[in-house]
Formats: sequence, C-alpha cells, structure tokens
Amino acid sequence: MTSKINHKLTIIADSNIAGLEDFFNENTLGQNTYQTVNIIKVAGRDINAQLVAKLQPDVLLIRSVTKVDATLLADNHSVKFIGSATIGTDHVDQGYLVERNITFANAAGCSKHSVAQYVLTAILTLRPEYWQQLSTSPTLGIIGLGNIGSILAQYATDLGWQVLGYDPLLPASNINNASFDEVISQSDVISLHVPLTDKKDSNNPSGSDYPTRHLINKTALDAMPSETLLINSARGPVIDAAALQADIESNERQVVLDVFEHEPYISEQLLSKLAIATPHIAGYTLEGKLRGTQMVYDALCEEFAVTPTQAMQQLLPVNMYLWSELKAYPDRLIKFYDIMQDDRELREKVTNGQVSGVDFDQLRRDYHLRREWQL
Ligand SMILES: NC(=O)C1=CN([C@@H]2O[C@H](COP(=O)(O)OP(=O)(O)OC[C@H]3O[C@@H](n4cnc5c(N)ncnc54)[C@H](O)[C@@H]3O)[C@@H](O)[C@H]2O)C=CC1
Ligand SMILES: O=C(O)C(=O)[C@H](O)COP(=O)(O)O
Repeated sequence: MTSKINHKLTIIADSNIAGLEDFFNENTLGQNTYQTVNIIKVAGRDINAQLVAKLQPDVLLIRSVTKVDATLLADNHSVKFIGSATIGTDHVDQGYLVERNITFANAAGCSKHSVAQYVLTAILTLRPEYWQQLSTSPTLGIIGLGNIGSILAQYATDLGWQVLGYDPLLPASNINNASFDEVISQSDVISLHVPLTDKKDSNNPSGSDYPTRHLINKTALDAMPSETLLINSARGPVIDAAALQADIESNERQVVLDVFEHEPYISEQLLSKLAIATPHIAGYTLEGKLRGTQMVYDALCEEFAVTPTQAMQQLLPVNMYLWSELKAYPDRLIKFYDIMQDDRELREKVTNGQVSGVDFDQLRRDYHLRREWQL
C-alpha cells in the first residue's frame, strides 16, 4: 500500500549511511511533493526512544547498530517507513513493525561482492599458495549459500577450488552439496554466511528451525581439523567466542574475524590470537554502501509513490579494479585490498586489555571505503 505525505518530511538517519544527502532531498523525493525534506543525521547508536519520541520523524534510515523494536518506538506515532541500508536484519523486530503498520525495507545483497572479495583476500593473504592450486586444489567450505555464499562459491570455482556447501533452507545443488558435518570436517577453509537467528518456539515464532546463534560451538570446533582456516564475516554470535578462544589456544587454528560476539567491545585476549581481525568492514566498499542506500531510497520512493530520480552510477568515480587483472597478477592483491592494514589499525586501538566500543565505531565511521572489483 502506498501513502503520500504533503508536509515537511522529517527523516532521522544514521550518519554512517553513504550518500545520504544525494539520495534524500527535495529533488529526489517526490519532485516537490514535500515542502521540505529535513534530514537529522545521528550516530546509529544514538537513535533512541527519547529522540524518536521528541522529533516524531516520518522516516527512519538506519544501519545495523540501531535496534528497532517496541522499546524504540513506544512513544512514537509518526514513523511510516524504516529502511536499513544493510543486508542483515537481526537488529529489527519485523513482526512488531507489521503490528504497527510500519513499512520496512532492507538492502538484500547490496554488498555481496564486497564481502566475498573480503573473504578471498583473507584466504589469499594467509595462504598465497592457493592461487596456484599446486598438486591438489583447496576445498572451501561455505555455510549459508544465499547472496554472499553463492557469489563466493562462484569466485572459488573460477579459481579452480573445490566447494563444499551447506544450506538446509535451499534445495540441493552443485554447491549445496554437503552436510554440516562434512563441511566442518573436510574443508581447508570454512567461511560463514548465515544470518543471525534464534530457535523457533512459542515465545519466538519468527525464529528459525535452523538457528545460527552459536552454530560454531565447542562440538563443531572439536570436529574441525586444526589446519582448517575459519572465517566469520556474518554475525559475531554465530561463533561461541569462549569456545573459539579455547580452540585457538589448544590447536593454534588460523581464524579471521570481521564480526565479534561482544561487538563493539573486543577483548585483547581474543584479538591477540586471531590471524586477521577487522572492525566489521567486510561490506565497506563504496559500491556496497551506495547500493545499500540506493535500495532503501528505491523502497521509500515506492512507498510514497514517487519516481526515483537518483542512481548510484551518477555518484561513483571510475573503477579500475578488475578481477581478471588480479587473477593474472596475484602479486597485486595488496593493491586491490590491503587487509593487513585494516588488521593493524584495529590492533592499534587496544587499551586496557580491549578495544573500546567508541574506538571500534570510530574505525568504522572513518573507514576509507574500498572499491569493489569488477567482473
Ligand atoms: N561483515 C559484514 O560487513 C557483512 C555481514 N553480513 C552478514 O552476512 C549474512 C549473510 O548475508 P547474505 O548471504 O546476503 O544473506 P542471504 O539471506 O542472502 O543468505 C543467507 C543464507 O543462509 C542460509 N541459512 C540460514 N540458516 C542457516 C543455517 N543454520 N545453516 C546454513 N545456512 C543457513 C539461508 O538459507 C540463506 O540462503 C547477513 O545476514 C549479515 O548478517 C552482510 C553484509 C555485510
Ligand atoms: O549489511 C550488513 O548486514 C552489515 O553487516 C553491514 O555492512 C554492517 O555495516 P553497518 O550497518 O554496521 O554500518
């Protein structure tokens, strides 16, 4: 159902959304349908119940750090649309929004190439021999074969690697070809690409029959060979951090984390044991973030029955990063993405045994957005 508003349109937006003013202004929203578009930019963690009660916005534009639920909206009567310029939706109680008749849109798949390229970079930085696939090609295990997992499988196949994939919610296929136990026990590298979900039950009807919270627990880690490289760029709580720390201490497993169970606080104890650690920036390319904004903008235009007039292509500088070039010249990887620079910057933030939430958020806010490699 669409609705029109003929007054000042008030938008509260996470200031970390790329291209906010380019996408959300009088010209791009309704060709003068609204007298004014008033955007109030706020750090995502500061979008709280008090603010939305005081300002009574028409629209909320968020990213993953703003929790949207009954608490946030208890004293708000104005919001008609909430857009999250992210793939993940675990921060949003969508059932509650349906009850309140508030339209919700996210940005499914917006940074799928960026995250897949992050994972490839991590693997090839730690195991450069996988470029050549010397005697046997490596086996990449992928848990979750949606937008990101399936793109990652395409890159791996293009490099001549074997793929073992597990996704119980999709039909069997040439990549959805293994059980959880097979992926865990037979892969050289395992990469996680599942949403964060809890068990479905009477208290949680929107939960999952295949919950992912602590999917990688002590049992799974015990069944994983110690040489297996484990990568998590999905959501922190998919791995039980305490079990992971004990696992690395006992077998020196190589582990790459972009997301952390207790994010935005990172303990030095865990950080010091990771092969690569980055501050939740796997999807942070210019293309990935602008695509997220574009998707939410398109959804808002549809909601308000106006014709979209802004497109991310108009905002993107020339992109010189070609996947074909990287494949031909693997030694250029560091020029395509120097992941160890992101790792160093996170480790430099350790004080008093941890990276603070403020420092973690600051690294993300000031991140120099990478460019997505073109196919
Ligand atoms: N680190 C970062 O910067 C980013 C992280 N993400 C995270 O990555 C997640 C995955 O993204 P997409 O692939 O785009 O999502 P998607 O929704 O396209 O795919 C997720 C897949 O996981 C599968 N799945 C669900 N439960 C499972 C289980 N128990 N075992 C195996 N598979 C299961 C689903 O069937 C689905 O096919 C997002 O939900 C988000 O949390 C997304 C973007 C950026
Ligand atoms: O899209 C997702 O899902 C993500 O994890 C985001 O890329 C994370 O970025 P923020 O929403 O925290 O800026």
